[in-house]
Amino acid sequence: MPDKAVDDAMESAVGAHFSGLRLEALRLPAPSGPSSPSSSTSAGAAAALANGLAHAGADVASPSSLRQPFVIGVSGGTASGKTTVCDMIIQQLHDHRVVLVNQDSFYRGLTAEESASAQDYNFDHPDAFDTEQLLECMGQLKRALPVNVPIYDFKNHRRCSERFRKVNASDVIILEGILVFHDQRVRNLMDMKIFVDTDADIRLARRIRRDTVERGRDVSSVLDQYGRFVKPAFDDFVLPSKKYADVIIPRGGDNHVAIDLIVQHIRTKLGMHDLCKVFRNVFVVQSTFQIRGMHTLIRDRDITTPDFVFYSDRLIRLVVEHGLGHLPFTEKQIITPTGSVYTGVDFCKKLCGVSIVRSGESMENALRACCKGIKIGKILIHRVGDNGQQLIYHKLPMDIDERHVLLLDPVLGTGNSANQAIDLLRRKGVAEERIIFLTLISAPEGIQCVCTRFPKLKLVTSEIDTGLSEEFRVIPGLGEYGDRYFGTDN
Ligand SMILES: Nc1ncnc2c1ncn2[C@@H]1O[C@H](COP(=O)(O)OP(=O)(O)O)[C@@H](O)[C@H]1O
Ligand SMILES: Nc1ccn([C@@H]2O[C@H](COP(=O)(O)O)[C@@H](O)[C@H]2O)c(=O)n1
Ligand SMILES: [Mg+2]
Repeated sequence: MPDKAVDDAMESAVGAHFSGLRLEALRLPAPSGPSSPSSSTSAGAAAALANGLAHAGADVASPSSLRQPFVIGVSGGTASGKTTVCDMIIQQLHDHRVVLVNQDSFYRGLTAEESASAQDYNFDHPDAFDTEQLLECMGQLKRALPVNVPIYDFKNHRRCSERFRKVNASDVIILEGILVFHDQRVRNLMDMKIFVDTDADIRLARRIRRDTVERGRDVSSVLDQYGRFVKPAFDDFVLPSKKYADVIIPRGGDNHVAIDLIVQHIRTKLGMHDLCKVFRNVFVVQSTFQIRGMHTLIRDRDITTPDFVFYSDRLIRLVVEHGLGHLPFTEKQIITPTGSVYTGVDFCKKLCGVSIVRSGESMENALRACCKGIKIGKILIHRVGDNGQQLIYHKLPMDIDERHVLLLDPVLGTGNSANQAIDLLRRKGVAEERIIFLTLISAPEGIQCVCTRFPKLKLVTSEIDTGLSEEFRVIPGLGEYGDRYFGTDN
């Protein structure tokens, strides 16, 4: 493994795994009152982030060392289906790492005087938007900070002064609006530009319907606005910006093929965690909202012990099932009740679990639930004194050298205990490639430590965290796992 690749992956993994969770875990102050996106919330977030990152290591203290999110711009004429297409992309992706920002949110609110003659206001001219604020907001998101995006009311042409939409930093940001390709500074933020190209007659028909149904207009005012402002501005600003597009989607939301292709592309960009690209023996359980939700619960310091145990057990079972999927199999044919032959596989029989005491014992139930009658050994690593010396006690199956071993420890921090345990297994004759190390959360430092030393074992985890604090605690982490699971934390 080239050292440079490891260093790069460690740097980006420690500093830049864009999970909203990291920010949540730093317990951001709640949004406070109407303000621009750079308001107190963001300042608090910045402080919290800097504070949290300082704990995570020198490399991550500077926001500039964070990996940049992938920004997709979506433009097109009014009612071309931009918002619809973005909603479809987000629905299909079904991934919490994607957020949508609408240029509409940055419409300047009209003054009382302007409101009185709103029919004469040109909402399709670039000056109708507060582009500076949009840039500031996007800059914050690119620096992995959450923002409060204004909420715009099309009926009275004003921003809701009381309410904001909180947008968390994410791996993918979709920015949509009629003029998002107009300003070069906004364009420069984008890694991919999509233009939604829908026939003008269809757009006008949709606009009439939408504006009369949703935006409190009558047909005659829509037609008047369209002729005076919307169409001329489309010809002057929107259409000329089409040349910047990387992808043009004819027919908007009706074009399922184009949307599928874009979704595939974003999925590739979201890709794997950087550490999985470097360490081929690391496997992260595919994230879903269920998994994310369970992590949110067990990481919450206020959760009750029964709930902590319940959701931990659910997550552990997923990790165990994933780990079992890495065992070798043999083909097996059976006869079904319909008399048909079904060609399937037979489970690997020679396996055992080994828990690293004490927290690893919390994973035993899930393992037993998945593998009936499985033998489970134990390893206790006891630190003696301050000189780093460690005593190891163990109780392992006699024939462990003939088995595949599922090594259990819910939190991989520095990797020191794991390495001690794996060393012991190796001394007992277990082949490295027969060890599957199962953890709930892992620090990048621990992954590097274990996977560099034992490149042939497999490490399965459900989330990779930001890093280690100065006290070697996983950040954001979930505290003392064993104490929380066994209810001895108070
Ligand atoms: N493919 C489609 N077929 C029918 N109606 C559509 C389609 N795409 C969008 N619409 C409707 O047209 C209107 C404008 O679509 P929207 O996505 O809001 O466009 P934009 O954001 O580009 O202005 C909305 O009322 C929406 O429900
Ligand atoms: N108060 C406002 C603000 C904007 N508009 C129109 O909205 C269009 C942009 O939104 P799309 O979803 O259609 O892209 C733009 O064409 C403005 O004319 C408005 O009517 N009233
Ligand atoms: Mg829209």
